[in-house]
Amino acid sequence: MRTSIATVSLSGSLTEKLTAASLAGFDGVEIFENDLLASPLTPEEIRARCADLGLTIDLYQPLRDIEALPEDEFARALRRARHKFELMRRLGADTVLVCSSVSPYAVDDDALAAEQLSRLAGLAEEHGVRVAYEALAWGRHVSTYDHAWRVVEAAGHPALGACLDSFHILSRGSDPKGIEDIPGEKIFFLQLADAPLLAMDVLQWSRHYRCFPGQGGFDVAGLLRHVLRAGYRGPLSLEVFNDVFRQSEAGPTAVDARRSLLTLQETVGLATPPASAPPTGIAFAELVTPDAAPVAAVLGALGFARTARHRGKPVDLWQRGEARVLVNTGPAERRDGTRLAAVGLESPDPAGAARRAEALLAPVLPRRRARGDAPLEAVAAPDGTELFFCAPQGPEHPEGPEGSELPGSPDRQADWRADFEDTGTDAVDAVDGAAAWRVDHLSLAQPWHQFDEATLFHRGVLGLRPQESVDVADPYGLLRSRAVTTDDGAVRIVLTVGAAPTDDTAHAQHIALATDDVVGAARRFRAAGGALLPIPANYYDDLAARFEFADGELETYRELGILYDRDAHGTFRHCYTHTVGRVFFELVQRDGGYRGYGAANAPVRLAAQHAVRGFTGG
Ligand SMILES: O=C(O)c1ccc(O)c(O)c1
Ligand SMILES: [Mg+2]
Repeated sequence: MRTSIATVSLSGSLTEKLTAASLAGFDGVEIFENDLLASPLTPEEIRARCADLGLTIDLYQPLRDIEALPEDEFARALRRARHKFELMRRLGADTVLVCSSVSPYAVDDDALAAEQLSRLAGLAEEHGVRVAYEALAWGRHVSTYDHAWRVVEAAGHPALGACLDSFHILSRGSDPKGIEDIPGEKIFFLQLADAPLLAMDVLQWSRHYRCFPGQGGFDVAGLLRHVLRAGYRGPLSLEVFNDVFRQSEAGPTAVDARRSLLTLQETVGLATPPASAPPTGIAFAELVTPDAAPVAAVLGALGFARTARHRGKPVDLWQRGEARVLVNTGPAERRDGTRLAAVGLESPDPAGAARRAEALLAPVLPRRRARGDAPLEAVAAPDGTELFFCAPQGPEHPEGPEGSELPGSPDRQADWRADFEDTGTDAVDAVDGAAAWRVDHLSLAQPWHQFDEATLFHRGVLGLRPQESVDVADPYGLLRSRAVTTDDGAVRIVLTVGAAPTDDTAHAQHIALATDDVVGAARRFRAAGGALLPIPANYYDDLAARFEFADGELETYRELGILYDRDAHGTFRHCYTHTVGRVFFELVQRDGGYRGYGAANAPVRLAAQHAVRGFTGG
């Protein structure tokens, strides 16, 4: 089916919006009247621009306050409409949206509304235009889709049909099943939008908080299924009023929008991007840094060993158990401070995962391998983090996947470890018997305007499942955080965002390392010269009030700065290193199937990081 986007969903001038929509691969646009009024282009020029960009103008919108009016008011409305129909002829647009009246003059009289809409449709027909009537959720007398349809049906005019908008339908709690009672050819247009589930005035909710399907809490796919069953075959069009998107660059927003629509189309069986199983583990986290020494010092104190070096590039592999950190001092990266730049995701099908990502509009990255090396598939996440799809490593695949010794074998493709040469230093797991180390989770700070986009990306492209979004108080702001995970917890990525573009805390990233002995690990880290984030005594007084501990347990936590949490499944103990550049490490111990990330402790941790020099990122 054709895809379309309302210009109101994108920022910028009309031409910027059209260009962004075209580049993202949309087939058409809804032109929002204000965008046209503010454009220096004539309607003919807009029409030509759209044609050049391969876009049809699927809808002109909106006409307002037309129906159920006293006759003199209606005559004025018709006069306005005639102007707009002439404009639409110049634009080459054949469908106009009329939203249900909010006029104080409108009367509660469906027969009058039907009669006037029928007259409007007659005038439209003379201009080759069709009228799509939409119930605004806050319409004065018509506020539900089924009511709007009754009026359209009563009018009985061939140039009058219904426009369905998922926001208005789902925000009112209407049952979308009734859509199937509308003949498909009388559904003239379909607008799709999602929204977070908020208890607020529906007009404010609609005008400020809509988001792309899959980013909010509505069952947009369920609604779409009803619309398809009704026989609708027109465009799938996104109409999203959103304060954040208004301030973001149109290009990336349009890509986010198309990805949303592709994912939605896949859900309802209208599109079949290449399928791929979710990742099965974290192969590595890669830090880029201008100076390896401070990173090496922390990793060394954490008990990591530098086990291998890249054959062609200044990249070291540090390893402890199943936790692998690459430290890259490549010249291209020298300008930035230390940051978490790439993640290796173990995938049962690396090439398939990359093809799916590409089909869902993730930028494919230039291959970074030296000549002669097998290619490694990589794409960029919305925040620029490079995601590598890697064949599983580990005890059961010591040399990479089967067949990896055959040169040029496709199975060798994603064997990233083959590019590394052993240093002769073994990982130190055996030394203290703590081989259970692995990456528990990665925390990736998102640009403040890309939070919903990032969630959708990780869900749609990688097949990770978004968990509840949590708000965390920071002394100088508010962080929002949302984990995206595999069901078994083998991959956990925590997406965080600050409240504002200037929020410093939003820039910190961290690698959380799971161990089965956090107390021992913390002690050894400290003995090796590492500094652990000190936590205020008040925190431990509160812990004592909330939980019962064995003798001396709390004192140990207090001494080491270990934080504690408990959920219905188990317990969580965690502590933090100082920060290098933008990156710090967390040591965590999950027991009994604890599912969270210690969110209850995050405000204390953030305040402590602010309070102690050297613990905040720079
Ligand atoms: O908020 C509005 O006014 C408005 C206008 C046109 C629409 O299609 C809509 O859903 C809302
Ligand atoms: Mg609408």
